[in-house]
Amino acid sequence: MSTVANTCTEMSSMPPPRPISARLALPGPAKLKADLGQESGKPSLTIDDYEEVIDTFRGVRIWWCACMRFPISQTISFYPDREQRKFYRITFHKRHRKLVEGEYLNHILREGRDVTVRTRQRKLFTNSPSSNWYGYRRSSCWSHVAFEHPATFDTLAMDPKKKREIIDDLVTFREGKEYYKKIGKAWKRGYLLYGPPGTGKSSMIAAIANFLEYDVYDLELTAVKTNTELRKIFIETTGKSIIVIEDIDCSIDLTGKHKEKKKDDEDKDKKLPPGMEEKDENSKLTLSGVLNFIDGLWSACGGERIVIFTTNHVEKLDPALIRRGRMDMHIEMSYCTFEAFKVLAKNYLGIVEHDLFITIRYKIFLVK
Ligand SMILES: Nc1ncnc2c1ncn2[C@@H]1O[C@H](COP(=O)(O)OP(=O)(O)OP(=O)(O)O)[C@@H](O)[C@H]1O
Repeated sequence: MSTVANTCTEMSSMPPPRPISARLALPGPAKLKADLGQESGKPSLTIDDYEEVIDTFRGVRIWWCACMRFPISQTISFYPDREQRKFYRITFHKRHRKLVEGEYLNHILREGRDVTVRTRQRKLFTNSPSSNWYGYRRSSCWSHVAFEHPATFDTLAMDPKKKREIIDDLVTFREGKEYYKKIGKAWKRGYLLYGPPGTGKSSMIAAIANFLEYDVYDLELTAVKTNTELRKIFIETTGKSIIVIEDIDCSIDLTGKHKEKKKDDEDKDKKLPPGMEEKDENSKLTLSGVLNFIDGLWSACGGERIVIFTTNHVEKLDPALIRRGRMDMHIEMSYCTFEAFKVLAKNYLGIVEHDLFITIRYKIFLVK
């Protein structure tokens, strides 16, 4: 090792190296630490303090060591842990400096972020009424529980062609960072799920969340009183998330009626002193507030957001709310087809083929 350790770099803010893969080697009987990430059931392995592992990148060997530094202090602290400075020391041959400082460190940061996403416990958030936002412990407008819905695209009963289209669309979205940047649009996509009650809209949302490994923010619009509150709620969401408004037609008057309502408001605004109109608009929740929430400036903060509306009555919604570009894909969740029936038979009964399928196909689904 002494012949190789010509260059030494210390990094205090690096993520831990990737979990042990085939390319990482432990010299001698090095110790690893297995942790359950915060609120996560998935264990992750890290190197123990002062232990060493060797990584190989493009044929170059890199030694990693987890180190700790204590500040020289004359005072006695109640919180000694907070004053320790943990960092990773990496060692490599100096002729590889350019490769390590450029490509390798970027690769480690990228992989570190991916591992964090893969191993974290995903969450289901719900918004609390604004009256609860500021207690004696200043709290967020969202509270959460672990998201553990078992639905996947495999268990979702729907026309396989339609299912494929949705999956392809999600994959294109997930890999579209550069594309959205190029065209100058926020990295987000809207889906409208509509159809009769009990046809799988909530199951579809869970399947999308599980497929993309995103968190879910279940936005209860009836608990939001004003456009300003909606903005605050939205700003507190994170990237890689799905923001869901279920039964949007029941949540707020966002139907075609808003035009009459708007006219009433215009009449009312006429009576307001100059400068007060905007204030008045922000003191209630309006269709334009929701439209701003979907495609306003703040929708660009952070990346990768999906907005999903569900409704049983698509015809009641204002066309402005669901026009393409806002709700990019309109997905009808309708009554069971024969293909969807086969998925349910497989899920519930484990039956893939059966003699009765022909009769069922003919008598129930009226397909010859
Ligand atoms: N297409 C489907 N694929 C798989 N399961 C389904 C499907 N449709 C309904 N189900 C099952 O029926 C139940 C109700 O489905 P779900 O809650 O997803 O429907 P929904 O359209 O969201 O209903 P609502 O409009 O009443 O909220 C769930 O237990 C779900 O597993």
